[in-house]
Amino acid sequence: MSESTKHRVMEIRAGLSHALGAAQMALERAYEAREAAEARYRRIVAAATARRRKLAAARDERVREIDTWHDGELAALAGAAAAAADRAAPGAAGEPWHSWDPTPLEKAAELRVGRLMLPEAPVPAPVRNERPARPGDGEPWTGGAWAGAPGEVTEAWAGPDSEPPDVTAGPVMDDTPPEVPALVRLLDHGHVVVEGDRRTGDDVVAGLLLRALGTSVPGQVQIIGYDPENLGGGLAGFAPLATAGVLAFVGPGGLEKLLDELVGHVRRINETVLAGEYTSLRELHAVTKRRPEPWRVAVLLGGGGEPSRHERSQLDRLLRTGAACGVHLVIRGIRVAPGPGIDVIVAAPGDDARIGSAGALPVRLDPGPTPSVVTATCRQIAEAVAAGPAPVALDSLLPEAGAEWREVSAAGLTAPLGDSPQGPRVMVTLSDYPPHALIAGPSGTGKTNFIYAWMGALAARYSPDELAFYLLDFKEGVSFARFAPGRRDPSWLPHVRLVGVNVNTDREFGLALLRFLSGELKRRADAAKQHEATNLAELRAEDPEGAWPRIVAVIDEFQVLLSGRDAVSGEAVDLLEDLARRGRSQGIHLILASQDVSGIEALWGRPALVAQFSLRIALPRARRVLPETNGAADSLPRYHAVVNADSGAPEANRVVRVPSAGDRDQWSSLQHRLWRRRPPELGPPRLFDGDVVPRLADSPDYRALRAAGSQAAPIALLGETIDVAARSARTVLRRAPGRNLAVLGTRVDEACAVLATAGRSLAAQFTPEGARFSVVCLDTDARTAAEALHARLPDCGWYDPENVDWLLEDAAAEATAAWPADRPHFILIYAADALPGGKAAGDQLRTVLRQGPERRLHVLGWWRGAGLLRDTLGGHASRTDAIGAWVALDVHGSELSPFYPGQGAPNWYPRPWRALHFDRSVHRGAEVIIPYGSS
Ligand SMILES: Nc1ncnc2c1ncn2[C@@H]1O[C@H](COP(=O)(O)OP(=O)(O)OP(=O)(O)O)[C@@H](O)[C@H]1O
Repeated sequence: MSESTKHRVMEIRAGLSHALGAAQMALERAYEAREAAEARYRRIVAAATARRRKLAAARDERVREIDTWHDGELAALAGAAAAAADRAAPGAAGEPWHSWDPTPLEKAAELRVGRLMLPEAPVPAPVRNERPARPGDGEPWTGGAWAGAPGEVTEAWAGPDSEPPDVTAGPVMDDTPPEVPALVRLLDHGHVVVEGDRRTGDDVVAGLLLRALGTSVPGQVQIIGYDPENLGGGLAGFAPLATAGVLAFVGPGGLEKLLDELVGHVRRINETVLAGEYTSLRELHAVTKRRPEPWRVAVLLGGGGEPSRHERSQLDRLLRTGAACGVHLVIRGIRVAPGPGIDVIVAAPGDDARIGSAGALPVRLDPGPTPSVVTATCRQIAEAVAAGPAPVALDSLLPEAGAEWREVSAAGLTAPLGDSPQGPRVMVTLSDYPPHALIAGPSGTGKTNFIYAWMGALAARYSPDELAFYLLDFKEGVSFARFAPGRRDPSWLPHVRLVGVNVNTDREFGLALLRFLSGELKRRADAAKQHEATNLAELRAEDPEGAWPRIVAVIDEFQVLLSGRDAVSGEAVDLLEDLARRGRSQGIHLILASQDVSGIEALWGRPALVAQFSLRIALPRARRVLPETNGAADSLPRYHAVVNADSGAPEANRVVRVPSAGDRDQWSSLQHRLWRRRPPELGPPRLFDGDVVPRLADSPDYRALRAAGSQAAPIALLGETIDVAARSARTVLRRAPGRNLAVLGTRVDEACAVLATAGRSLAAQFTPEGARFSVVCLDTDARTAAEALHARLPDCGWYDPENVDWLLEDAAAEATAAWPADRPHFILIYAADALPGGKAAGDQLRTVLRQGPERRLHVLGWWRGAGLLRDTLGGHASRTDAIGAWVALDVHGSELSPFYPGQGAPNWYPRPWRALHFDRSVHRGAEVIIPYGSS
């Protein structure tokens, strides 16, 4: 082999070995790389596994958190929904039947029909202090683990714009999630259509009606049933309401008429009640707090065939417009297209029912109320309705506190009397027209209350400078006494100038009031003439400084004054007629009230008098005060009145619901308020109480007596006159023939009271020595009283049957003496008819009676009969002019005619603690007086 060949072989070998070495190295490196790659792969796999585990843990934690949050959120929402439902359906609107009771509410509520079936919430999480985080809240996921340690709630609730509900409070954390009631809106909102299962639907209708009735004031929900299939059987449990007029049924053919009527109501309410001022009764109520119309709920149960076209269109009208006017429909079995304000209930047993307002949420309907609950409630409501509406408070008639006495009475007196059933207040004016009012109502219908309410409304608006009351009550009892100061309450109504109570036997007091008003009328007429004014408004304008309040004279049970056919009623009617005719323009208004004006002959015999009373007020079942053609009073509910300012013309009727003014607390708070505002110079009214015996010490005339000069003619007071002013009856014992006083009758106490009054009042006019008194007691029954008087009189001699002859002898001598009498001598004789001493004594007494007065010797004697006095004076044919004044007690008028010159017998029937006084020197006729009591 050639060297070159060898060399080449060697070169090739060396090349191969080099290549092999390189290949081995490359292989090794490849092995190394593979190992490294495998190691990396293993690391990556391990890392991925770890990350997945971590992620799964984070996810589980987050899911747990979401569950917890969802649970809390659901519970909170359910709680909030339940609370909202409670607010929307409080009391009887939402209470379950087992604990249900009627609870009238302020405003219409939503009514519960069942409960919403909310999605099942997981078992509530344990109580925690923080709010669970919402998913998506907190740190965003960065592709790695959730920020914060796994299992830890890192974030408090941070809702963007709402406060979180407190999940730890209230029912939320209760074990049982709160029940969310399913509610529908009926009253003041809309209509309810019930579809689906029939029996369940019946229960729904019964429940709805009962809840509507139970949440409103009895009578405010009226139900009209149309049940052609069962003829009312579907509403049988509600039957007790029918007796009170709260439930009515229409027959199978009556749907059209019913719908027409309801449409009529809607139209009327829109026109006259809402009258463009309000869009709905709900709004009217919200603004005025009044609900002048009831809710009318028509329950239309199908089965009468498809409604006619007319019925259908009326139905549609009501569905559209009824709710605003309180006309609501509850419909079952009649097809109705859905629309706004119509809540559809698809009735089904179990949890499958639906109500429109709950959307897709299933509803479990409540079972119906038990028949016993329905009947008991309906009975209760019927009784309450029959008993009449609850009284309205007097405050509703009054202006705001602090806004009193702002009105001016120049043109008239205007005040509200209450609300009309349609809503607006009924205002009544006394002015030139109508000037006077006639009120009638059988006993117990609220006539007196009406007068109180009217007086309260007037007194709160007009100050005592603008209005004065004169009040007279002929009823037994003291109903007007509250206006005068009493023992328990010293306040009085500042406008009241006179109160006469218990005057049923003292008709003279009524006459006195009319006479007084007549005098006032004359005074006003004279002033008007002087100022060339034709009515009060003009007089007040011409004489702004003058005191010309409008006068309102109220005479309750005035028929007592006019009923007797005697001089009192004759004069009273004359005065009334004059006052009624002329008082209108002089601001003197008469309010006459009576149980039954139909019996007052004196009134109906004088149509001109009646015509002046153009304001007529009739309480329920009042007769004759409205004309025969006007029967409005017959159907009046309790505590209502018809007010008619046009002499009873039916078109002028206004019905008013009268507030209760009888409540003493309410009245006295008004009276005290006004009393505290009274002008300081305004004193209390004169209170004449026929049941109270007056006291001489209280007599203004007695208190005014002073010891005068010895030449002044002494005045003997005798008793209180029945008069507007508390005057004392008097007789002046001048130095003139006949100036003696005789007290006639058998009643010892009253005779002694008159003599005591005369003696004490005479003594008050003299210094102790200025006059001489002699008390002669000839009747042991009168001894105590005579001794009491004797003890009170200065320089007073005491005589009895033993020594009266001395006195008479002296007195007869004194009466006939020629020397001038230096001081008066008053001889007070108790039982003068029992004078001992026979003819001689009789002659002496006669001498004293006839001649004594001219010599200032006056006899004030008590004879126990008019005939006995006649005997003293000399018998049947004798003259009686020695007795110039007398006071008759239990003596009949006819017996007094000899002492009643020229006028026949006075009209007098004895009555307890009253006397008839006549003084021939001043009186035209006799006057009734009340002896002062012994104090
Ligand atoms: N509007 C009213 N609201 C509440 N209660 C009233 C109302 N009117 C009258 N009453 C009550 O009815 C009863 C009778 O009322 P009131 O005395 O006014 O009747 P009257 O017609 O004057 O009866 P009488 O002539 O027998 O006195 C009283 O207890 C009174 O409180």
